[in-house]
Amino acid sequence: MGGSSIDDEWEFTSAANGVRTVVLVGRTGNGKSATGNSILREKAFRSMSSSAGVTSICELRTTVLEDGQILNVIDTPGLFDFSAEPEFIGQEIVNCINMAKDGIHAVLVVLSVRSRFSREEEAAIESLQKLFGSKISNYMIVVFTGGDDLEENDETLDDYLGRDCPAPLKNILEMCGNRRVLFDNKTKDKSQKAEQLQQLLFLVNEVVKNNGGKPYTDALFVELKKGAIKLRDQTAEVNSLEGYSKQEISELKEQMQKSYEDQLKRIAEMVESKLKETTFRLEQQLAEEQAARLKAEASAQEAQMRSNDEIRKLREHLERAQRETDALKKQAEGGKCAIL
Ligand SMILES: Nc1nc2c(ncn2[C@@H]2O[C@H](COP(=O)(O)OP(=O)(O)OP(=O)(O)O)[C@@H](O)[C@H]2O)c(=O)[nH]1
Repeated sequence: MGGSSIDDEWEFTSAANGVRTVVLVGRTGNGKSATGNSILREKAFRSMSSSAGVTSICELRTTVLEDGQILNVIDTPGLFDFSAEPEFIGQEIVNCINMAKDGIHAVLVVLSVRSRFSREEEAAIESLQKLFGSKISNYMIVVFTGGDDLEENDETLDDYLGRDCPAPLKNILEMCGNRRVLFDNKTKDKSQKAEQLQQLLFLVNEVVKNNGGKPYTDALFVELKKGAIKLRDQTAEVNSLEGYSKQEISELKEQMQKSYEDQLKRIAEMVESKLKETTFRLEQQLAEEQAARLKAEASAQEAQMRSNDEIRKLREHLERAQRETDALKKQAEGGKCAIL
């Protein structure tokens, strides 16, 4: 390694082999796997309609694009769905980072025009930022799935966003430089398939350019990379040892592997505790917002009941007044008859 730092090595690997890595994130069922398949131009990830998550672990597939660019696509389970266990998520985030050995060139945040952008979804993106730092937004591209649904209603993505864009979604789009693309993962039209993929790859290129070709990395990546490099170097050293029995060499290798796995476990625990902290705060926030909403609903209901009550009283009052007027009229008519 000489005097080179981990960062140098990263830049070297990325620039030297030209491989790019994109990661699909988003709520379960938003169409991450289907979008991954559209990018890979084959059914590599399992994608289907199910209320429970279909993708249970991070998976990586590689494709060679038309221009010869090698692209790694990582599909993830709903890493920031609040229903998942932090232990599992911590482990999967470490797996995902470990798969993206040379860093992440773009994070594809998959949303669906077929379901409303929820508060939970907003919180999930907040939690992604809290875990990876705000600079992750420089790598984010929003992919809206369900292009066919919009087409059916003769709508464009701009129409959809203009008509139905909640403020938090606007903020997210702004935060990631308005990089967004619409995908129809159901289309059989070859030119539509090619065009939407071109649009996405154009945005990925933009992200790479804006970030000076440097993939996203942070302390977690550095730690993992260090561990992997150490294991690789130690393995090479052990392989070149002389005068040791096969048994001794295999024991040494086992020890090294174990210490690498321990390191992975430690990092997973670190992610898990950071995530628990973030999730706890976000859950508290969501619970407070929910309580405030319920309170507002209850007072609106109370006000409605009060006004119903007042209307009823007013109606009774008017009816009573009408009855009294009628009785007076009758009396007056009776009096008139008597006089006549
Ligand atoms: N109509 C339509 N359906 C889509 C589109 N993209 C995905 N779907 C459907 O949405 C459902 C969920 O898609 P997935 O790709 O499995 O979603 P996911 O986000 O990977 O979900 P998990 O793997 O469970 O985390 C499937 O039935 C897909 O066929 C799209 O562009 N249009």
